[in-house]
Amino acid sequence: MKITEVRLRHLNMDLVAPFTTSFGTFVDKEFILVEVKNGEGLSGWAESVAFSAPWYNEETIKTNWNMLEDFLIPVVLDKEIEHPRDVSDMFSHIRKNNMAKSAIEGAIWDLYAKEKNIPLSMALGGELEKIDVGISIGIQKTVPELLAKIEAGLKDGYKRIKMKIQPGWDVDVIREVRNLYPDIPIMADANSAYRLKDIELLKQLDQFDLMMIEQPLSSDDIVDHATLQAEIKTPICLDESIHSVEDARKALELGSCKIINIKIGRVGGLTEAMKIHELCKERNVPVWCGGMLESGVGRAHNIALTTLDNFTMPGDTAASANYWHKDIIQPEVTVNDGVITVPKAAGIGYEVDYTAVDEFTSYSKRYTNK
Ligand SMILES: O=C(O)CCC(=O)c1ccccc1C(=O)O
Ligand SMILES: [Mg+2]
Repeated sequence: MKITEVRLRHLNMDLVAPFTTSFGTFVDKEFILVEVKNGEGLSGWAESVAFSAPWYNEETIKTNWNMLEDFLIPVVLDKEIEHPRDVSDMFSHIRKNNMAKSAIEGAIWDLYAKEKNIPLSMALGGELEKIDVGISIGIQKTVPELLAKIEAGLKDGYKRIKMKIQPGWDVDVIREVRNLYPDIPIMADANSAYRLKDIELLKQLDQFDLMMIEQPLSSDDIVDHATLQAEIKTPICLDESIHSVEDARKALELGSCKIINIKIGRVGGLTEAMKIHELCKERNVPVWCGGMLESGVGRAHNIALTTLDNFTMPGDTAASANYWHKDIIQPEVTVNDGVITVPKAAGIGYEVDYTAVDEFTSYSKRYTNK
């Protein structure tokens, strides 16, 4: 296959409600949408999950645009690409910048699947036709507001409730949730808000029968997480700390976690995400697909990846309407009783709505060699 043109667009979409994590609050979402064209009328799509500021990792919209424009697009434009799984190797001389790499790699996977006229899930070797999803609920101003969100999530049928925690919004809050809902599957995500010195507090979480605690310690740590995991019963799930299959191997060998949250952008693309899935499968370690408040395009990639068989735990890919007044795909992603039916159309399986894309685009640029 050959990419004859790349188009980058900068979009900004308002969230239906603010989303607060231990590192900050989102009221809207700025992101880069990548379109790759093959010169024969087909387009492949993906989005960069980098945020506007380096809160979650070191990447930003601007660093991603720069990496794409100056380094990544020139590597793939007008080159003969035998298979999208080769793209991550083509980028291997460029260090890190995983979200930027993933954005263009994902668009090439979509284009490949469209050229073959098969769903992206099938191109990845995924077989599940329905996937289970949960919902991630941000830090709220008051406990009653949190309880109302949980109630709504349960009513919508989500398969598990994830609540964000941070110092001052943890043990006492989870206790209230547990008292009201003794049996529901719940988990907590700290986004690196604690340190090993907080171990006594973290040990108290064991009493709540959480499915897991996600990324309690530093975003670059796998050593202290191993110490913590040896001291608590609740499984640790790593998110921020895992950037590659090598990181995953090391974390599992150290005992730093028992579950891995796979985010395509964080690990540099679908090919690396599949390698982590495979490693975890060999070692009987469950994985699930994380989310980055994606538009429908990123959501579609997450759905396709989740059809691989070791995604045995519900992911964070909630319905479009959980995030957006209007999404940029048709149809939007819908969830029934906590289940998404995987689309069967070619590529990402949803049509990109150009009118909606235009509405949210603030600037764009075309790249060709002509
Ligand atoms: O619903 C989603 O897309 C995931 C929400 C979420 O938990 C999250 C949102 C923004 C940044 C980081 C995270 C995370 O998983 O840590
Ligand atoms: Mg997380």
